Amino acid sequence: MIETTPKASSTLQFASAPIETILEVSHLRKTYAKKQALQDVTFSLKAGTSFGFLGPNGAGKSTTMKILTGIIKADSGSVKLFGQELTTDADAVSKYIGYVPQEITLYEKLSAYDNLEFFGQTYGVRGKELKQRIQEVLTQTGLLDRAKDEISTFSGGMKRRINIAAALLHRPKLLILDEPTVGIDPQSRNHIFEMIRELNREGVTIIYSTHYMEEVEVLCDEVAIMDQGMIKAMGPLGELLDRYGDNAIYLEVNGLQELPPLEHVTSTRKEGSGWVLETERMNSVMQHLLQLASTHSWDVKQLTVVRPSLEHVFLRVTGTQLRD
Ligand SMILES: Nc1ncnc2c1ncn2[C@@H]1O[C@H](COP(=O)(O)OP(=O)(O)OP(=O)(O)O)[C@@H](O)[C@H]1O
Repeated sequence: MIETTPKASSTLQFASAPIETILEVSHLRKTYAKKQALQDVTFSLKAGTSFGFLGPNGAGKSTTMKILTGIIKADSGSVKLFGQELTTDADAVSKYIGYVPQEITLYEKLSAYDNLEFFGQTYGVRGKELKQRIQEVLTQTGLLDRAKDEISTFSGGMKRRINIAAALLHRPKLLILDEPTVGIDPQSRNHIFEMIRELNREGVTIIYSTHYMEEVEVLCDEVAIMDQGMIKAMGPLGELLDRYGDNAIYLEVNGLQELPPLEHVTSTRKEGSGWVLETERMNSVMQHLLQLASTHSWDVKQLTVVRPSLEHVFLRVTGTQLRD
């Protein structure tokens, strides 16, 4: 769905004229040599959203993000950021974006502080302001006490946190993170989650790419499911669960070897010591099960409604499991 945006102006004004829709992506296509990475990518984002880009390896997430940040160009289609066409106003727009690429890009032989000083300058932050921002982002990442240490002495997770810090120095309005937790320790991962939540609470719009469902579930309020260079489904997490999640019942009965035939149950599978029954007619199946339990004096251990999961949604939408 494309939403209307305020008229583009040469100066971007956030305080006086809040822009509701900050990103409009229309019909992006991209082919590398013979490989079509993006077939047709269209979506829009409102300010303040925490947006999850969920898809398996090779789905086209990084390609989309690199186009949004102006690193590569699409073959066709358009990107409007903060009301400006990316192709004509890349410099004006890039000031408002922080990008954390998939690969860690830091100078191993420089200290954390010196790395941040270097990246801050490339973003146009200088002097006193830069010094202050370095202190602030190091505090946000929980690595202030390691400021003077060489990056080569940092763990993968700590390097990632510094990489994120580098993208925050110029106070971006939109932070784009490309699979920032791949291969890092749980402590750094939790720290990164907390940072992202805090930034989002402060009003920073987040685009977060991942192939971990649980990250989307805990971090994002909107999700796009991407596969084979296309967005297959998109919307608020709750809506996707309602639209594509299967309604299911979990039943566990002591001593019951086989289920009797049940009307309106579309599929049945064994799980643990019980069964998961999928149905579109939750109430009538529940009633039927309660009747059976009473008539046959079942020793029911569990009879519960199973909440639809993002995993189900992914399977329904793409026809495949999301695999590593
Ligand atoms: N520079 C390149 N040259 C050729 N093919 C590429 C290049 N970059 C990406 N591709 C291919 O384009 C497709 C989309 O890749 P992309 O990196 O955008 O996917 P992704 O969803 O980010 O996956 P990953 O999690 O592995 O990064 C893949 O088939 C990939 O092999």
